[in-house]
Amino acid sequence: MPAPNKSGKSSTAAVRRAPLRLGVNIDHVATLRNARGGVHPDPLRAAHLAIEGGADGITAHLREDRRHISDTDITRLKNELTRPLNLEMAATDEMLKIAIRHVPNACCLVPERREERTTEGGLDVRGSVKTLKPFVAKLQDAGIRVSLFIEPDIKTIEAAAKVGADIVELHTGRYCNLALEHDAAGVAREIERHATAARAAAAAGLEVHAGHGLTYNTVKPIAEMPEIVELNIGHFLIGEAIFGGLSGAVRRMRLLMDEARDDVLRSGRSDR
Ligand SMILES: CC(=O)[C@@H](O)[C@H](O)COP(=O)(O)O
Ligand SMILES: NCC(=O)COP(=O)(O)O
Repeated sequence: MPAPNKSGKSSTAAVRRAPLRLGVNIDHVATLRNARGGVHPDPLRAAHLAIEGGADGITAHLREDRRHISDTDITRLKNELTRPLNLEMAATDEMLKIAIRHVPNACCLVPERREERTTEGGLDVRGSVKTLKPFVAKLQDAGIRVSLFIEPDIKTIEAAAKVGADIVELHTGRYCNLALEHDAAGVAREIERHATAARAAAAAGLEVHAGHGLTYNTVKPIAEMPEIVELNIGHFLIGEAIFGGLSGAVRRMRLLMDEARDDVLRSGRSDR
């Protein structure tokens, strides 16, 4: 008897569907909280609501400038979450100490510049192999899985494997920006670039995630890529939560991801 899927209906697809987890990034709940310097809205309450809506994990980015998520948020998330915590951070000694203190399920190393509005590009893995390799090993020695947030680029994937990362997270920002500009040719090019990179990363033995800028309108082509096992989505969901609640927004995103996967199964593309 096929296992029931999220909607409770039995589905053959639910049995054969390649797993696709949803990590909800709660950074911008903290952005709103920090606007008044108080305690409301509480990122931890948002995390619980996201999990109630179907999130498989929570992502939080502890930035060097603490513009949103704080050290206390990380402590509370680690102590109280009922799902894995994915700590996004820069590859610095300060963040290494914090990560080893908390031992999140995973750390995702991201590039950071204080002047940036949000993460602009992927980590320069190729130019940092010598420093990243021992940094990655120290996190792994502490029992933390290590993800590298990268552009969907073959040479960067090769470098990620060289430094011993467990996971690569493909930066979907350029794809999402092109979709916002209704640049159909650019979108098609980016989808192909991500699909090629996902296949190469999986072939290199890396776990493949993707994220940044994903919305209801852009998630499907990425979710259809069977090598991708986790999507990290935040800003859009927190925005949607303002209008209809966070659990509902997460539930809808989860449904779109499952539908995308089922479409792939129905078309037979899942074993490409
Ligand atoms: C790495 C990434 O794409 C996001 O998870 C990151 O957190 C973006 O930074 P802000 O959340 O500060 O926009
Ligand atoms: N790593 C991507 C992430 O966690 C969420 O990015 P966004 O959806 O907030 O742009």
